[in-house]
Amino acid sequence: MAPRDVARAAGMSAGVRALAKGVVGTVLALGAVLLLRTATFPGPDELPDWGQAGTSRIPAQFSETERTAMKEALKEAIRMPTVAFSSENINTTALAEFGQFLPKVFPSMFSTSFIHHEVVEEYSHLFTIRGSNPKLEPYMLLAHIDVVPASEDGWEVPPFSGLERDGFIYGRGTLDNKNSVMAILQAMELLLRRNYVPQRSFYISLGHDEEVSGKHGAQKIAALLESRGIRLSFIIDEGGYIFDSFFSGIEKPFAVISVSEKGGMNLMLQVDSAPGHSSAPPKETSIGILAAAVSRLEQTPMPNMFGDGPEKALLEQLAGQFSFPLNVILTNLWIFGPIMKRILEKTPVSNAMIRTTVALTMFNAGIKVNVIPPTAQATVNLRIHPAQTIPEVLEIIQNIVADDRVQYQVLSVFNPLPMSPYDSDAFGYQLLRRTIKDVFPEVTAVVPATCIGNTDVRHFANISTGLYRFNPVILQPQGFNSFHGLNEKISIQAYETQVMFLFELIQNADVEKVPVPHSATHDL
Ligand SMILES: CCCCCCCC/C=C\CCCCCCCC(=O)N[C@@H](CCCCN)C(=O)O
Ligand SMILES: [Zn+2]
Ligand SMILES: [Zn+2]
Repeated sequence: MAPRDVARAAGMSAGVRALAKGVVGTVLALGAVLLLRTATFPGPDELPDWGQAGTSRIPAQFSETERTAMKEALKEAIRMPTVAFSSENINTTALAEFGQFLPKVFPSMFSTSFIHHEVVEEYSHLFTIRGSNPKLEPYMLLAHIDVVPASEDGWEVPPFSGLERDGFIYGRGTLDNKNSVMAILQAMELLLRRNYVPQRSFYISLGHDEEVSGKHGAQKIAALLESRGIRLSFIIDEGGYIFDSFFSGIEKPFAVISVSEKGGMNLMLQVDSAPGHSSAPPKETSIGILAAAVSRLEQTPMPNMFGDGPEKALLEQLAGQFSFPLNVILTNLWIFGPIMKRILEKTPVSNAMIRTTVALTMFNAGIKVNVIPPTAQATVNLRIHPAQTIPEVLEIIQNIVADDRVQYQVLSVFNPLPMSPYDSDAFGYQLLRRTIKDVFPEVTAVVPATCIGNTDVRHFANISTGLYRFNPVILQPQGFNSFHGLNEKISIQAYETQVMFLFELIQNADVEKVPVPHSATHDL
């Protein structure tokens, strides 16, 4: 997926407003005769306090020396170019160096009696942290060490320099995802140095090939845990963020926890035809036939599945953040659902949330300028909406192409992920929600979503039903554009906040049940 598309969603507000103007007359007219619900949600103060689990809480206060050390450690991590180009081509030298670096910066993680460290498939790392209360089901914090490639072109500083400038650390991996790798270990290291012993056991899993498949890292770790009969209460990975200034109708930042994830398919389409002299071309060549076929795919959107995923809950729970008339529209999707369904199609990110997407990503054909091409091949990358199945999608594709001369080959495929619970009993979701409230008081809504990209947590579906994707980082459109793009950077303050969030979350997990208000699925 192209994360930068999210930034384009900023333009959605204009489209939404234009369409909203069109419906406002209808709203007012209908409002006279219908009793429309308006958004009323509990404020942050209405959330009950944490119950303390019998131990004293360690305050998230870090000394100047610790703060300097944590930012220097992140810079050093960025300087190791742990680039994954493909499953077969990963910078294993940098990954090995990274493995040697970890015990140097996080010595307590490697010398504490209740922590066990394992290297999986040479470059991935699994830490088992044994809690004092075996009755509490363990959980996992997940991140990945590998990064996507970055050339120096267009960067303000070299992408693997880890340079600090104007309060930011620059470099590939500062947001995706060495910030999480380092913040998780950093938070636990700081807790250990304060003699913390968790009550709830947990795992820290650091994969080394997420950007190319996760099959050697996360997938192997998941298989290892499954073979040991381990079940996890919940797992937290990347893939949800705190969005700020993305929509002009919403002034305050809101947190998105992805509770599901689209499936994926790489499908190759091929047309073969007889080669020959280009001076006497046939009416159609393999290139022309295939180009027409993929053009039909591009022009014919897959069905709009709005209402069958968490998108509806997302909008309903965001309603209170908008002003009139959007707040009324979003609170009354029972009547305005069909209009929203169309509005959401207007921008790439919201469109990706409501349907299976088809991206034409590769096209290969032709062998010489004056030879009729014997073969044309195109590869399309599909992201499958959780309400659809792989066979359904394949059938729709074939019906759209509607040409027997086109052959299909599924190069790789996986199902959409099931929806993880986000009700008041969902421990992992409520733990995140509560910790967001504690650490980001400016965030007034926490909403569920489908992750439109793929993450390593999908490999763990056999050992947990609570798969959540959330990074405690506030992203503005420019920051989102830098994922896999130019000038990826994190402010030192944002990184410290991420460490603080994990420091709090690990301690918050030491309860049997997270206290939640009645309207637990609504905003804070
Ligand atoms: C009305 C407000 C709506 C805001 C909703 C935003 C929803 C945001 C959901 C997800 C954010 C995107 C997070 C993307 C993480 C993607 C990580 C990634 O790039 N993964 C790769 C994995 C490649 C593995 C090899 N096949 C990918 O997806 O391509
Ligand atoms: Zn990532
Ligand atoms: Zn990535």
